[in-house]
Amino acid sequence: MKENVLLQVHQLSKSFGGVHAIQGVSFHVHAREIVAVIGPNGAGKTTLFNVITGILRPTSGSIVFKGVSVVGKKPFQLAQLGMTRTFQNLQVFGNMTVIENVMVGLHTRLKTGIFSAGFRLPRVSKEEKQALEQAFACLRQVGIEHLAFEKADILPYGMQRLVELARAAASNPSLILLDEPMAGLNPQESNKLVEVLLEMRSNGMTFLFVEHDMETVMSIADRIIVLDYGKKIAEGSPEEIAQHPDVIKAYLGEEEVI
Ligand SMILES: Nc1ncnc2c1ncn2[C@@H]1O[C@H](COP(=O)(O)OP(=O)(O)OP(=O)(O)O)[C@@H](O)[C@H]1O
Repeated sequence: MKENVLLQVHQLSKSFGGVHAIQGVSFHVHAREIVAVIGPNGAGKTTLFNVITGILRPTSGSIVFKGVSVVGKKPFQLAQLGMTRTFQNLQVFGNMTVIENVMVGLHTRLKTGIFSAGFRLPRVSKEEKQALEQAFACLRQVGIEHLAFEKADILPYGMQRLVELARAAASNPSLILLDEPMAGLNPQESNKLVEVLLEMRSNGMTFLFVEHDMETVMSIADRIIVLDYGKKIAEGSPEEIAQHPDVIKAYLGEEEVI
């Protein structure tokens, strides 16, 4: 395995009864890459994510993360190893403040419970103080430090996405998987998120993401993996994928529209 390969997926398959949701999919992700997974509805993208992140067990195949076989590991164990994810639907705790949401993501790094002191700020323990500082650093990374003490559910959708991303970053991951990060965002919000993801990458983060928004995929992915009916039908740079005949046929309705 090449030294900077972070994630190696080999011959991965997952069936639900007679439905072969993913079949013999292999690919890798290098450190500091942004890799997109695309494909028509039902192609197997969500299943692939759920298998990689330990929500589903594969029917066969291997997943190696940082040189460790992770098949059968639970999401919290993967988080401890440095792999975390966001979901298609927002997973923000609306009745909590932004900073509290981010501190939830810190639990894999802390020895004690983060809410034990109930945020009695002047008297918080050293570890809790450090946790607060780390949470602020995560908010700073996504540019919403000024919203730390706002209730999450009063924020616009795009800001809530950033809260989610800050929480993912709080577990100090090496790899973040994003499931349709642009879904529901307006163009300004999408642009902001793209900016944040590129900034995080330039600071060393690696991303694997599923996305329907082709403009985003084409603008930020270093490499694109295309699934169709559970199989990988193509892999390459945005330029290669835009011209790939099988992709155009399967994914774009036989017309070059990228
Ligand atoms: N729990 C399940 N039980 C049975 N079949 C499933 C299950 N989850 C997914 N499938 C099937 O597996 C196939 C792949 O579904 P999946 O949701 O992974 O596709 P997708 O590419 O994420 O689609 P979309 O773009 O619509 O989200 C589909 O045929 C789907 O119906």
